[in-house]
Amino acid sequence: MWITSSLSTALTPTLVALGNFDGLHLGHRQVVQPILHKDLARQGSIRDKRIIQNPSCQELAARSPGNEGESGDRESAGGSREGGDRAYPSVVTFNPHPQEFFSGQRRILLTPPNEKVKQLEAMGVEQLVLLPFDRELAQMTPEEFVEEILIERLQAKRIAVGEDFRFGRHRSGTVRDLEAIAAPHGIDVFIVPLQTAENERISSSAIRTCLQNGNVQRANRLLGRPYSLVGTVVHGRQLGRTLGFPTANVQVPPQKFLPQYGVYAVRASWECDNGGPLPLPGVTNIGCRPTVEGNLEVSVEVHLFDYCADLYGKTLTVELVGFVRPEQKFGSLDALKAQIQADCDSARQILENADR
Ligand SMILES: Cc1cc2nc3c(=O)[nH]c(=O)nc-3n(C[C@H](O)[C@H](O)[C@H](O)COP(=O)(O)O)c2cc1C
Ligand SMILES: Nc1ncnc2c1ncn2[C@@H]1O[C@H](COP(=O)(O)OP(=O)(O)O)[C@@H](O)[C@H]1O
Repeated sequence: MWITSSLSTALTPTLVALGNFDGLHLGHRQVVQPILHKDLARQGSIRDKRIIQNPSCQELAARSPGNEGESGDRESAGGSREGGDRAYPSVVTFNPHPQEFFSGQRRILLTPPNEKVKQLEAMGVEQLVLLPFDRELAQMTPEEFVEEILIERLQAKRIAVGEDFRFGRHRSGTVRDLEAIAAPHGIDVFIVPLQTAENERISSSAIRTCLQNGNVQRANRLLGRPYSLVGTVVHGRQLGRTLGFPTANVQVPPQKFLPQYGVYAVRASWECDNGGPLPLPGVTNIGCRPTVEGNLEVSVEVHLFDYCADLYGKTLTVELVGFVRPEQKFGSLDALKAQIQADCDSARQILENADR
C-alpha cells in the first residue's frame, strides 16, 4: 500500500473514503467498501446505489477480510469507471487527528498506524493519504477542502463518508454539503448510515468500553474480528521460565489502547519464512505485574501452550478471544504460579468453546 503525507506524491485519480477509522470496526468497513474495486465489480451500475442500507452484524462480518467469498476483477472494475482511468482506492485521513491538534493530547488508539495499514491492505485499499492537519487546513471552508484537496489535488472520482462526518472550518460542513459541492463535478458521494449491532451504534468508544469491562466477545463482534495487539518480542527479566511459564513480552506502540488489566485467552501468530504457524493458543497477561517487585511498567506477555521456541525479535499478533480474570497482587511467586496454571486451564476452555 502506498502511504503518503504529501498531496504532490499521492497516486491519482482516487476513490476516497474519508475518515479517521480508529479500530476499523464493522461500521468503518461499510464506509470503505464503496471504494474497493471488488465492490465496484459487484455493484454493476453504481449511480443508483449511493445510500447503503444497514446490514445485519452477521452480514457485515461476512464482508470482513478473509471472509470475502469473491475476489472481484480489479481490471474490469477499473475499466468500467467514468473516464476509464484507473482510480486508486484511497483512505484519506488527517494526521494528527484534529482533536489531537486542538487539545495537544496524544490519542490512545484501537488501531495504531502499524495495525491500521495491515487491516486496510487486507481489505484492498491501495493508498493511505495522511493529510497534515495544521492551522491552514483547519481554516479551510468546506468548499475549499472539497474543491482544492479532494477534487483538484486528489482527483477524487468517488467519495465515501459516514453519515456523521463533519469537515471544514469549525466542522461546519455536513455530508449534505459534501454532496452539494461534489455534484456539479459529477462525483459520486456515498453516505453510509451509522451501523448498529445488537441494538447499539457500532463505535470506537463502544468497543473501548467493552474492552475496559472485560467484554472481549462483544468488542470482537462490533469489530468483526478479534481485538489484537501487535508488537515485537523483547527481553524481560527471564523470570517466566523459572516459574514454568515462559512468556513472550510483546512491545506494543505507546499509543495502543489496552483493555482492562488482567488475563486473556488468546491466539498468537507471526510471520516466518515458511509462512508462519497457524495462530497458536495461549494465555496473555496485560498489566503491571504487581506481584513482581518494582515492576510498574505495563507489559503484554504471552505464554503459548505446549510450545517451545525462541521468539525474541519476532512480530507477534495477539488476538484476544476471552477474558479470564483481572490482574492481582499475590503474596508469593508460588501462589502466582498456581494461579497461572488455573488461568491456562480456563483459557483452554474459553478457546475450545470459541471454536465450536
Ligand atoms: C497467565 C498469567 C497470569 C498472570 N497474572 C499475574 C497477576 O495476576 N499478577 C502479577 O503480578 N503477575 C501476573 N503475571 C505475570 C508474571 O508475574 C510474569 O509472567 C512474570 O513476572 C515473568 O516475567 P518475565 O517475562 O519478565 O520473566 C501473569 C502471567 C501469566 C502468564
Ligand atoms: N511456550 C512459550 N511461550 C512463550 N514464549 C516462549 C515459549 N517457549 C519459549 N519461549 C521463549 O521464551 C521467552 C520467554 O521466557 P521468559 O523467561 O519469560 O523470558 P523474558 O523475561 O525475557 O520474557 C520468549 O520470549 C520466547 O523466546
